[in-house]
Amino acid sequence: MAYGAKTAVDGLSLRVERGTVTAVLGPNGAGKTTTLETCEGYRRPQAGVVRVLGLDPQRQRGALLPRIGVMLQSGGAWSGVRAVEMLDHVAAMHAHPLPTPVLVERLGLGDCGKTPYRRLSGGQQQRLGLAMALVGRPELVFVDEPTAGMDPQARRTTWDLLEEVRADGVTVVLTTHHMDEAEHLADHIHIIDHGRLIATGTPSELTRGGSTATIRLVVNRPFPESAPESLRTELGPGTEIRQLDAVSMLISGPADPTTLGRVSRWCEAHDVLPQTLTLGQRNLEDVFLELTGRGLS
Ligand SMILES: Nc1ncnc2c1ncn2[C@@H]1O[C@H](COP(=O)(O)OP(=O)(O)OP(=O)(O)O)[C@@H](O)[C@H]1O
Repeated sequence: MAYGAKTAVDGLSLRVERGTVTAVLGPNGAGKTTTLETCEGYRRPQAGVVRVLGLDPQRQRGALLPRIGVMLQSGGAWSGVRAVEMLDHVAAMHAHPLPTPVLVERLGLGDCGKTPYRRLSGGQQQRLGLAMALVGRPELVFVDEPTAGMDPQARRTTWDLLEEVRADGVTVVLTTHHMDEAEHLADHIHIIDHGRLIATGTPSELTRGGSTATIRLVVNRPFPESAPESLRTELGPGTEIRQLDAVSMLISGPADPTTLGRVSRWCEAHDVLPQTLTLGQRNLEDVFLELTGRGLS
């Protein structure tokens, strides 16, 4: 998929199993929304094949639309329409909609049901968008950044709701640049960057480090310039070191009992005081960093 000369999605090949939650994870501008909009039939790919529930989203749009739900990244409602009116309007377009009061209650939209769309907070607009995507009892729902702009409580409610949706047998495809969201919700994760798939697997497949441990080191004052090099020498072969900023580093190396001791000895020798020194399994952020040399957000 290209916008003029700009290639947004390039040779991306991914498959989603029915009844699962799949996350398309990547930083801003990676091509997540473009991928979803292509699957939803809003964009026509210049090359390649797209099938959703076995249908071509362009040629068989009429047959596909009643079977899918779409939550856009933003918008999707008229600015002056009241929240519940909008939901009732969308429900009326479906053959067997969910009762809207149930969704209003579940998504905590009761307090703002009479508020015009443009006056809803970002999080409320997101929740209404999710309700609109679910009200038609879709077999498959596409949700673009479902928790953008939500406070932690609304975020948790949305996660619970998406888990219930999956438990009802609905297939969920979501985009996010929050690795905790992908790790928490997804059965399968596709990590994309610059429009290309760079890793795919279940959360545990992606984060399984084998014999590799990840150490996060944050110190009290900026590292000396030669720090990555001298730490590598201290820790020996098989160690990968990335300096994240002036005072923090991510060290991937053999998961053996001596590694933490050596890092702490190195700090002593270089007169820096560790403020955080933790050893743990790598997370998706580390995976992305290892693959691209950059952070996710
Ligand atoms: N309508 C458009 N015209 C031109 N370029 C576009 C258009 N939409 C997206 N792009 C570009 O295509 C690339 C992919 O954008 P896309 O919105 O798909 O990424 P994304 O991963 O969803 O990002 P975000 O997390 O910020 O929403 C970006 O470089 C973006 O600037």
